[in-house]
Amino acid sequence: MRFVKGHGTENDFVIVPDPGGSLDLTPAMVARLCDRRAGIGADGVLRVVRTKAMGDAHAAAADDAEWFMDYRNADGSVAEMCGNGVRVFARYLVDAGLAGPGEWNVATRAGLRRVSLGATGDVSVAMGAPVPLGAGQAAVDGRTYTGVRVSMGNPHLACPVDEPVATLDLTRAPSFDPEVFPEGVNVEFFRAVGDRHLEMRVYERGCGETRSCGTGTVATAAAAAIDPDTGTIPEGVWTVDVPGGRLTVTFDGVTSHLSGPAVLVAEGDIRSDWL
Ligand SMILES: N[C@@H](CCC[C@H](N)C(=O)O)C(=O)O
Repeated sequence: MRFVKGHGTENDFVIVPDPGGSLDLTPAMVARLCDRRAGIGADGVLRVVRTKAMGDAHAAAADDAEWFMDYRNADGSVAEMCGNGVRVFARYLVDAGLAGPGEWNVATRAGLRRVSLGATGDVSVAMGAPVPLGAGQAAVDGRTYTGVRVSMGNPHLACPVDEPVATLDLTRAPSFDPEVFPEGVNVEFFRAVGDRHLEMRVYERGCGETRSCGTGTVATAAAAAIDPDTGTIPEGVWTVDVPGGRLTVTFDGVTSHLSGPAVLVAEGDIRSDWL
């Protein structure tokens, strides 16, 4: 089985081409691929499938998107969306000659996402309008943080902090009320470092701390930007620094755009007798 390894601001993925949808990718296989010592190592797996091969559940999307991003977290769990993943997915399709540079849709479990990219360089994606859902809380290291719950198709809690984010101990999972977050939650911690400029760290559902999270970056910028009087997100461009680099989020009053690097670093064969 072929694979490609890639990352977006060091949020890294094993890309598995499966155009015909014949691969039965089990949670155990995903966890083995993502194992950083015994496997290839990654925050998640991107299975590259033709949308029409995804079956009835995604048949409607096949008219609008040739390719479906089947995203899995490192622990084998399925997630609805991955913002860095969809950018790396698009870079892979262009690199492999399966799509041309330009603008086109990728189908995901959270719906269509429109990517925009050249033959090389950064990749942008229209992420949809963030959906603020009110306040929520998570606890880390005995301290409770209050933030904004935001849906980006997947669940987030974006918490403002006063201290530099580098000082937080994210070696253990934040705790949260499962009645508030029945599907689990990705928890972001952010601090303003300039005008529309944030630093952020994230503890991802199904992965642990990662060096970047695209959906989390947009959720964080939305939490910082939201007008408390109207609950709306004003137009504007935000810079978000994560441990793995820098991402740009643009709110245009209709949708949000996430832009940044998407890099392919290696490719090879996975031994079937191992997997
Ligand atoms: N790193 C991703 C998000 C991946 C999914 C997340 N862990 C979840 O379970 O919702 C991104 O770049 O958005």
